[in-house]
Amino acid sequence: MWFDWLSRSKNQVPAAIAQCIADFQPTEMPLPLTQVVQQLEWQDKDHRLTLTLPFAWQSLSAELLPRLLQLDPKLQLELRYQNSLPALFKGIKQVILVASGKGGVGKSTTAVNVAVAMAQEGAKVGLLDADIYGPSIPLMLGLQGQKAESADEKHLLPKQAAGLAVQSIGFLVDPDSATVWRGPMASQALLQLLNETDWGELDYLVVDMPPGTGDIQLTLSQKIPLSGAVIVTTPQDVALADAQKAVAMFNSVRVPVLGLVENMSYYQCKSCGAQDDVFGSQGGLELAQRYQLPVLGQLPLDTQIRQSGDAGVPLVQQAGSGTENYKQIARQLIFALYWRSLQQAAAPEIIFTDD
Ligand SMILES: Nc1ncnc2c1ncn2[C@@H]1O[C@H](COP(=O)(O)OP(=O)(O)OP(=O)(O)O)[C@@H](O)[C@H]1O
Repeated sequence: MWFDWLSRSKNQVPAAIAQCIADFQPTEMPLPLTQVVQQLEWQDKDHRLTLTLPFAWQSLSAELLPRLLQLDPKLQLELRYQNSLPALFKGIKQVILVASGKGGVGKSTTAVNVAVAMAQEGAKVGLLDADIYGPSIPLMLGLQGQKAESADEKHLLPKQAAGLAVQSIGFLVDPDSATVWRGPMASQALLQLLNETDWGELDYLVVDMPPGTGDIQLTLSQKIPLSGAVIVTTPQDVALADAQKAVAMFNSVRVPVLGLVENMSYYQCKSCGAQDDVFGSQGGLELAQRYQLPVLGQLPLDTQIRQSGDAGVPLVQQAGSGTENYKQIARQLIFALYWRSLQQAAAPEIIFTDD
């Protein structure tokens, strides 16, 4: 392993620095760094260390650089990424659904903030608002009232906001008329929106799904090439029962559930710090345990989260302690998607013959 690791190094990396990287286990990442880094490059002249990674992961610098600076105070760390995964369709490499069994649990809020946090890691990220019965992404990204545009009368241009390429059913139809669409019509409109948007090259497309487990969810899960789904729930029993249905639905159509986000998990009193489990406690954890799913995060019931959504500036773009939760969820998702892509690459190919 050690020899394999050094063979990826261009120019001789000083031994102490190579050892420090080899010993380093980043938080949240299930693999050691030596199994992730594709190439190391060392430039003696300006003490520059360049690591090439298979996915965007700029926040690694905050964890790794302080250790390296102890060995060489002049060291400069550069992180590059080279995502060599093939595109799933068009120029999009990974498609992730954000779903919930029940409405109003904070699915869109989670989708927006996690997508922005992924873009902050340096990835190219798109966000598709497929929540046909209540498209809220335009409001949450300050794009309310904007209409769909096309450069060639054939393809739709995504809007750019918060570092994301954004498309929403809300740019095409009056939100009031969308609510009366029936299942097949709604599914068709969403597939068209996905296919006819000129997304460009994307590492990740995050899809904010409509709530529930009906026709639309089933059709989209079957017709979009998917990398996985994230289920958002609140901890009370009614929401959990619906979240369980969503997990079962994705299992039945063989869409991997990448994890669960428990939203509005607790309320923390600003003056005394006491924690109140407004909607019950541990429900999301128990559901995750039952289905052996990771809990990607537990988010508090927080006025700032609601205010930032209403103001059209996602919380992760603002400074403050609340943003770290979303950043952690984004990193765990990026790692889980990479891990799955490794497993898929290693899985034996099954070839059917006529014999
Ligand atoms: N953790 C939170 N703390 C406080 N408010 C929140 C939190 N998460 C979401 N909200 C607020 O709750 C409301 C519903 O959130 P959101 O629209 O994200 O839910 P949803 O599950 O996507 O709903 P829908 O079923 O309409 O698609 C919004 O006003 C949002 O700002």
